[in-house]
Amino acid sequence: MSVAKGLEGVVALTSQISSIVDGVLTYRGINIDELAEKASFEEVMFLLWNGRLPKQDEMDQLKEQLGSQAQLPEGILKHLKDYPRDIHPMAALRTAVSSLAMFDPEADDNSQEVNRRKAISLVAKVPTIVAALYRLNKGMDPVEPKSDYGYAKNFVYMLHGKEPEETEVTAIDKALILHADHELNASTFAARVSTATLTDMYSAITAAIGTLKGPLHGGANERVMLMLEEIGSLDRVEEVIKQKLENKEKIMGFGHRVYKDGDPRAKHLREMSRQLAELNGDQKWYQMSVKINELVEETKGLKPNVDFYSASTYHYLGIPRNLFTPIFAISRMSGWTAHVLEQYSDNRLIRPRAEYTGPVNQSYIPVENR
Ligand SMILES: CC(=O)SCCNC(=O)CCNC(=O)[C@H](O)C(C)(C)COP(=O)(O)OP(=O)(O)OC[C@H]1O[C@@H](n2cnc3c(N)ncnc32)[C@H](O)[C@@H]1OP(=O)(O)O
Ligand SMILES: O=C([O-])CC(=O)C(=O)O
Repeated sequence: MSVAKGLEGVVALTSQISSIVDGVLTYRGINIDELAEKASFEEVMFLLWNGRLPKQDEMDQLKEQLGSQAQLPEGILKHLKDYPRDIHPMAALRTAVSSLAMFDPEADDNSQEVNRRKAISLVAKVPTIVAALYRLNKGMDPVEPKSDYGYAKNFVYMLHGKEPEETEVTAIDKALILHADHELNASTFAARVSTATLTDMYSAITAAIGTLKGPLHGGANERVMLMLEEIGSLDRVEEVIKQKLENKEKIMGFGHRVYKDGDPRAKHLREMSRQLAELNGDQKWYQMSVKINELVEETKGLKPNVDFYSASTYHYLGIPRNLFTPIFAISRMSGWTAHVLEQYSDNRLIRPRAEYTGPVNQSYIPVENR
């Protein structure tokens, strides 16, 4: 047996959802550069689930379903209120999504029809959960979703409890599009491994959320902001980054298993960060990010991934650091659920092998002789 550590280069399954070929990312064959400029996140979720863009009546129906299903069951709201206030929102989100299964009488029905309903319900509810957790942790009451607001607008509204600015909504919508799916990333793989046992969608999504939380994956965006805050000013960037590299520390938001010539999503987030810096009259976080980018690229040849400029972008939007990864989860819920549906539609148990490297020919020793 030969081992590809971290499954590098291993093609584990076929998928028709998203592809990365020669550094170009597409959702259902459409370049994300085009989707980021022209589409709405609702169109993208329909595209991921159905393999084509929605017609106007399908869009209207999806928006209506998202609006009407954004409300949380009373029991979930009660759970959220009972969680300890100092736990990370990703831990709380993982637990809340797992709990949703207990409020769905069809949780274990794995038919395509019911799973499609669950996918819409999960995507509709996750922003309500994240916004409620944020407000409860700040000692404020959760804000009810508005059924006539678009998806991104509703999220921003539920976070701050006031009519959002158009720029905030546009920026969040674009960030959601850019994070929606990414071939066989670690959290999507976790969801598919889980699904392949024919367990329920809630179990698969719970596994995915727990996997996204890690700092080598979605959790990196929060660590990027932490690093920016630690550095604190433009004139300290060089000293701190050089020191980190000398200590062989990883610089969060750089490198990628698949992209070696750069992540195509990063340029969009960099431009969003630049525009928001200008709009806010506060260049500090953008300029620090650009300087880090130049240094890491020059010294290590590493390019920023999707997590790097999303940190300063979200910061300029007034979003606290510990919500960065939950926002990633809100977006990726569309991709995860699409992959769960695809896995069920042509399933085989995912069960690779391990090469055993432990001791052999050992005997049992009675406890008194050990
Ligand atoms: C949404 C996402 O999940 S995007 C990724 C988010 N994660 C991060 O930003 C965390 C920082 N980046 C990393 O840890 C890695 O680049 C990963 C996890 C993304 C990819 O990991 P792998 O493909 O396993 O690459 P690996 O960690 O083996 O790195 C290869 C070499 O580049 C170096 N390297 C990779 N990323 C970085 C980094 N961010 N900073 C410094 N050095 C790095 C490694 O130290 C290693 O060097 P070596 O060969 O001298 O030991
Ligand atoms: O694909 C990966 O390994 C990680 C990533 O960029 C993502 O999930 O968006």
